Amino acid sequence: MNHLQQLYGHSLALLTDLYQLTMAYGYWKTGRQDQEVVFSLFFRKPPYQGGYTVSAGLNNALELIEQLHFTADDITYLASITGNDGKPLFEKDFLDYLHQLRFTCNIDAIPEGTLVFPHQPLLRVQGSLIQCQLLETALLTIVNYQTLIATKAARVCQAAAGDIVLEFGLRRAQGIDGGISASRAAYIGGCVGTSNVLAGKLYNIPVKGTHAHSWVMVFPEELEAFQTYADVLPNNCIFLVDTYDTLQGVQNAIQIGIKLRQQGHEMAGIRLDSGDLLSLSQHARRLLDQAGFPDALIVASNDLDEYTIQDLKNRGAAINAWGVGTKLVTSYDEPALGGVYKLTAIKTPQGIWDYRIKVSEQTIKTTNPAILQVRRFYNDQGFFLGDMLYDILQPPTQTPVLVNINDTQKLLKISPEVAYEDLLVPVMRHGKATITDNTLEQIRQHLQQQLQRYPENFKRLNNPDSYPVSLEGGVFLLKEHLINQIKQSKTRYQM
Ligand SMILES: Nc1ncnc2c1ncn2[C@@H]1O[C@H](COP(=O)(O)OP(=O)(O)OP(=O)(O)O)[C@@H](O)[C@H]1O
Ligand SMILES: O=P(O)(O)OC[C@H]1O[C@H](OP(=O)(O)OP(=O)(O)O)[C@H](O)[C@@H]1O
Ligand SMILES: O=C(O)c1cccnc1
Repeated sequence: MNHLQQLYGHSLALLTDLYQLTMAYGYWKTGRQDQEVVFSLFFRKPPYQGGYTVSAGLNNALELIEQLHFTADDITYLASITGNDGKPLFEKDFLDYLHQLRFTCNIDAIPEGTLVFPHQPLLRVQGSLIQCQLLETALLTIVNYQTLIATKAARVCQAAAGDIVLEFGLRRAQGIDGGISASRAAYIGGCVGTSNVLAGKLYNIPVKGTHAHSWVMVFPEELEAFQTYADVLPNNCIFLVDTYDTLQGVQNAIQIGIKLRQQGHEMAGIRLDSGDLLSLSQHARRLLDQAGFPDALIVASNDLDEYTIQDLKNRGAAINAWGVGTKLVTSYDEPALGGVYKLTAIKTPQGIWDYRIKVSEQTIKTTNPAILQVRRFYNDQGFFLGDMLYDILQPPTQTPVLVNINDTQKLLKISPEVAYEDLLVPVMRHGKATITDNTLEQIRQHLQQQLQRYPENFKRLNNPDSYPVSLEGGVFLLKEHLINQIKQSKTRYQM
């Protein structure tokens, strides 16, 4: 059972938009439900104007699909929905059909923890029209949010440059699942632990923490608060020192640290949660070092994000661990990833794939047709060179011509000796997940390996260079052809 089902004890088949069900009814009613189709899930713009995006959420999505079915209770609810004439929207035979429905799609996808870029299919779902359509909303809600938060976490960890980053966001998250999914995604992105105990249990994420201001405020004196905490939890002492006077707080922590040491324990550190974190951390470090606590951690928190952390580190802050909450789990500066799910191919009754595009006045919104795979090219040192989208039914030649997606004047010819890898792999067959090597630990490691192979000029947090993503020449021509066909039929209609 996935974590949402565990939390709500409820089928998730209705975790969708009504229009998916009305379209599904339409497909069924007109005999189209079993037509074979391909949908692609992709986004058009990287979050934070950043140079990379980290894919996340796939395994939760697969768990959801494996369990997906409409329970008797769901069907009773659907039977109660009425149209604008007050009559039921769905007929009984359709609801019986939904009750029997089991999901048998095939999915190829880019594994979690991979660096991904605009226009690339993160998931390619192939199966009957009705099933593929019914999956849209749930897939987007899971993948969009976790991809956004994993990306934010990777940026925060990049700024922290090897320091410990802890995710403290649950209390400020957008609701219960916002908090739990964020902890999972933040762990994928590189955080070493979370304060969220339920996420720790569900996903086996290390749980970590200090104490709150309330602990200090309960006692008449800060020293007594620290002493009592040390008596109760001598192996978990990170003292929050800023309730009254931060530097006095550090002195109090040191006093208790000395006593703890006499009893055979070691104070783990202190936490700063307000004031000028630069000067306070430097001052605190001097006091701790002089008192014989060079290994005591200085943890900082207080509305941190990648920019504040980078700034503090550049200016020499003596902070070794960063507690990051609100701005991470709410993705404060960019609250949503605009991932979409579009039909790219439909099989004719003759068994031939008919490729489809959605055109738009905004060129960037015109979709890419075909059954797409992403090929990533590497240079001799194993660094990413660029990515190419190609049609799996028209595989590229040995020397493919690439057309840059953002600038179609930019052509590139790839020679046969360039190393490459195809990113989408089979992750579900006939409704059963087939992906292996996908524990959260493996996903985290995969991301770190990806980041090591991703050149610095694309990776920097501010104004990164744009990583080249291209269409294989054949897909580019197909797209032009389909756009022209649509333009011509529009002109005919206007005449
Ligand atoms: N030296 C520094 N350089 C850059 N940013 C800092 C520095 N010191 C603190 N900050 C950040 O500046 C912001 C300070 O916020 P704010 O003024 O609300 O906090 P405060 O007054 O210190 O504490 P409180 O949260 O109790 O109000 C926080 O986001 C903090 O992380
Ligand atoms: O600032 P964030 O990045 O969101 O990190 C989480 C915040 O939550 C806590 O504050 P809160 O005032 O809620 O409780 P406290 O008494 O423990 O400080 C903690 O002290 C951090 O400041
Ligand atoms: O353990 C902590 O220090 C903590 C936990 C949640 C939020 N802020 C801080």
